[in-house]
Amino acid sequence: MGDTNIRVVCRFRPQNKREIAEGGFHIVSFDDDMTSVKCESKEYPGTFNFDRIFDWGATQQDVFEYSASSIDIMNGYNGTIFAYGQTGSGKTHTMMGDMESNEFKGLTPRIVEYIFATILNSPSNLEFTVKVSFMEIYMEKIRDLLNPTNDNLPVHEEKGRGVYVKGLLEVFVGSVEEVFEAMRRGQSARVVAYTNMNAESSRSHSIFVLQITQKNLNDGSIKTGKLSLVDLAGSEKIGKTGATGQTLEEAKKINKSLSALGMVINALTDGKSSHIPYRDSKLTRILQESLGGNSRTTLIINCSPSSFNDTETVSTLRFGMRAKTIKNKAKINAELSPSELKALLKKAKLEVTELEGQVAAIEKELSLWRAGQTVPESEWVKISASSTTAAAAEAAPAADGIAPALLDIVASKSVAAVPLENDEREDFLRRENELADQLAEKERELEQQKKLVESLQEELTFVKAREAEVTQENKQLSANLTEMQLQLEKILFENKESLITVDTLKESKVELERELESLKKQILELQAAKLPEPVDDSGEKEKKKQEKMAQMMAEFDPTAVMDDKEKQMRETLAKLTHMKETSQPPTDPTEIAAQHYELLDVKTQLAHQQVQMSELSDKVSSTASELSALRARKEEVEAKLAALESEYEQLLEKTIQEEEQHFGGEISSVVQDLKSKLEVQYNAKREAQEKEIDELQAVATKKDEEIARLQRLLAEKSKDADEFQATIESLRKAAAGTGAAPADVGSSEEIERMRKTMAQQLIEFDAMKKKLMRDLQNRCEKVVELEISLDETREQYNNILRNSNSRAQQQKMAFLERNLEQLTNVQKQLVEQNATLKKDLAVAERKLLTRNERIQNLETLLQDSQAKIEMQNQKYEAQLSAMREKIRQSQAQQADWGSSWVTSSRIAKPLRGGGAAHVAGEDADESDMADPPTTPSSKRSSWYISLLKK
Ligand SMILES: Nc1ncnc2c1ncn2[C@@H]1O[C@H](COP(=O)(O)OP(=O)(O)OP(=O)(O)O)[C@@H](O)[C@H]1O
Repeated sequence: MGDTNIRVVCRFRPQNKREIAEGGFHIVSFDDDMTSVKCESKEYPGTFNFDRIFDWGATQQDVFEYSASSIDIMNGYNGTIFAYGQTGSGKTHTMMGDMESNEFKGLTPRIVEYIFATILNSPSNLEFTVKVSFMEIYMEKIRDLLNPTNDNLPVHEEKGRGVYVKGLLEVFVGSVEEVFEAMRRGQSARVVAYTNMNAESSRSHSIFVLQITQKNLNDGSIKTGKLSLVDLAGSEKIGKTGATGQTLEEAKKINKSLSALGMVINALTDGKSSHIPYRDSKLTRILQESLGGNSRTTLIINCSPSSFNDTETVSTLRFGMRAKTIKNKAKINAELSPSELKALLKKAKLEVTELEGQVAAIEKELSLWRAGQTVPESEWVKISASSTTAAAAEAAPAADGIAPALLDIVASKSVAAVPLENDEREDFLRRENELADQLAEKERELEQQKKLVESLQEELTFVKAREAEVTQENKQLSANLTEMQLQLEKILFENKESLITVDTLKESKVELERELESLKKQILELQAAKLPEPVDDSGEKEKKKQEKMAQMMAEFDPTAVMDDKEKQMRETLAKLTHMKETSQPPTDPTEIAAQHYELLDVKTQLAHQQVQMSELSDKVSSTASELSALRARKEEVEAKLAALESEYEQLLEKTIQEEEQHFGGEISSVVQDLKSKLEVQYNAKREAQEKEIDELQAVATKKDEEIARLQRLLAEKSKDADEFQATIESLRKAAAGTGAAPADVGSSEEIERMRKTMAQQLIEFDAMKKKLMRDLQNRCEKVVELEISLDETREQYNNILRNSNSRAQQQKMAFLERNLEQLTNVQKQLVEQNATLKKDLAVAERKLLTRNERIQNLETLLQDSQAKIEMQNQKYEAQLSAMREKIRQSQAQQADWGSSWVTSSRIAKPLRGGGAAHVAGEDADESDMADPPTTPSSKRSSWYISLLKK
């Protein structure tokens, strides 16, 4: 087994849109056999040689065919394919591509298909077991992409097993489709973050591992090959990605892995380094075997042909050039069959015998040297060290199980100064593994704590934000509430004040009313006290009355008129009597008839007059009754006047006394008030009396008019009587003219009757006249009495005024008036204030009601908003708990999925070569063996696919 250089393949992709947009152009050109590329970079122009170059026109199949040709895992060789290059240079396109597309699927799917096809075409005595694992190194942490909950797996190294990732899920697969499904799962779990360079730029290193164990059923030998397909993170400088913040941190760690890779490559290729720094990063540690170890390795460097990325392209090309010189020592990983082991044993025994002989010769030579003798150089014992080392090295993996890395170290000249014993190495590795476990455990815990802290911080931020919002709202509401409370308090305070003022006013009003009442009483007492002494002037009064009566009766003397009329009537009656005695009744029947008719007329007129007289008599009697009523009323008025005067006097007296006692002060105003009221009362009463007197005068005038009318009636009656007399006279003359006495007895009887009637009427008239006169006299008397009474009243009033006008009284009155005026003003002011306050109170009460309503509304609003806030809080809490529940469920699902995957992946699925599939515990069916490669695997994988698709 000789050393083989790493195969380096260079692939250029076409210019992308951005490069074209930026005015990029091709800076690379190739030689004809596509092994040399000339780069026209501004800064580092040069030519780079590789095993093979693929330009942008190369297909996926082209790349696969060349790259896969070195892969020989079916024969127990380890293989590694790296894809290196800047972001967006086509690493993923090359390694994975579009798995669903026949044309664009990348290396990995094509290799998988190739492997399964090879298995199916292998001899039937070979049984294959295929298992895959998929991991990602991100931020120097290994995450299992097939079981993403394992996100910080430790790297272990053991004697006989070499370097491996502890706890990484290895899934047994039985078909291409199963591998593809695992790849899809792993791809979806990769950490992808955005950068400016590429929208889907991957900043993690992904390693897909296919491990094939081949068992020869004939001799029992086993070969194990492991193929690692590595898609490295972008190799560009940090600045170019535009990564900042956390991504800057990421870039540093990614660069650490890539730097370590570069350092390892440098150490492997410079020929000077005694130490290869595999342990500097997880990536180099895992890929230790692939770089300078037991692996056939292909490095595919992906580049952009554009001038836009010339620096990165040159850097990548240089990397590839350096890596090209790495030498690997690939060997078959085989477990020897018993016969091979026997042969090896025999060989080893021979070597041991040979070595024992050598040791004996050396010891013999040594004893001679120690004894002071010399041994010629030609007799020195020859040590065949190379054969021993080679034999030991060849047997080591199988027989001794020494780790290749350790062998490297042992082989290294500088380290060889203190070689470790096997036990020490084992102990060292064991301790290292333990520490790695502990470290991983601690890191996992740390990660969990970080996540917890992050989630708690998120929650805290959310809660803080919410709290800030709520606090703000609360502040606002509190401010509103405080303002409203202040307003309410202010209103209540104003209301209380108003109520107090109203109460005070009510009290003062009651007090004033009480005082007014007492003052009224005092006035009444004063008036009673000041009632003037009745003056006994009845004689004078009577005399005055008589005079007035005489004057009045003289003005219209009805008796004179009546007397004249009576006289006339009597004369007429006498004439009639005389005519009866002296003259004869008319003899002429016509005359008699005429006289008869005249007499009838006279009789009628007399009857009429009688009626009128009776009417007059009735009117006089009614007038008399009215007069008596007037008199009664007058007396009543007089009584009232007297009472008032008395009241006034009492009040005046009392007021003066009190004024004298309490000169000035409050009582003066009360007195003033009293005086004012008294004066008002007095004026009112006086006006009422004057009105009554005016009414009485009007009644008297009316009566005078009636009397005048009666007089006119009497005059008319008198005139009628004159006419009647004239008629009688004419009758008498007519009788005298004829010279003959009325002969008719009937006529004389008639005349006699007329005479008697007239006499009778005269008597009645006389009586009536007397009666009328009496009535008239009475009426006049009453009128006179009324006039006198009026005069007296006037006199009394004048007396009062005079009394009031006396100097002392005037002073007191002036004082009282002033006080009264002040009192009035004060009272007016109080009344006005009271009215204003009442209005204000009404307004304030209305305002209070309004504000109470407003406060109630605001309180309702506040309650509503609080309820809303509570509801929102509940909503947020519900959302939060729902989110937590979802996270918990997804975690549980992931855990379940992982655990189910773990469980199912533990089941090995051996595949038999020659197209025959063999399921453990089952005999292979003949028909299955004839099936095309995909069919049986599809059948076998149905349970697995359904599991994955769950
Ligand atoms: N040879 C090619 N032919 C055609 N298109 C290509 C080729 N190589 C890459 N691309 C396209 O370029 C884009 C970037 O490629 P890809 O994602 O493989 O880059 P990358 O190096 O893996 O980037 P990253 O480091 O971010 O993962 C993709 O859209 C891909 O289809």
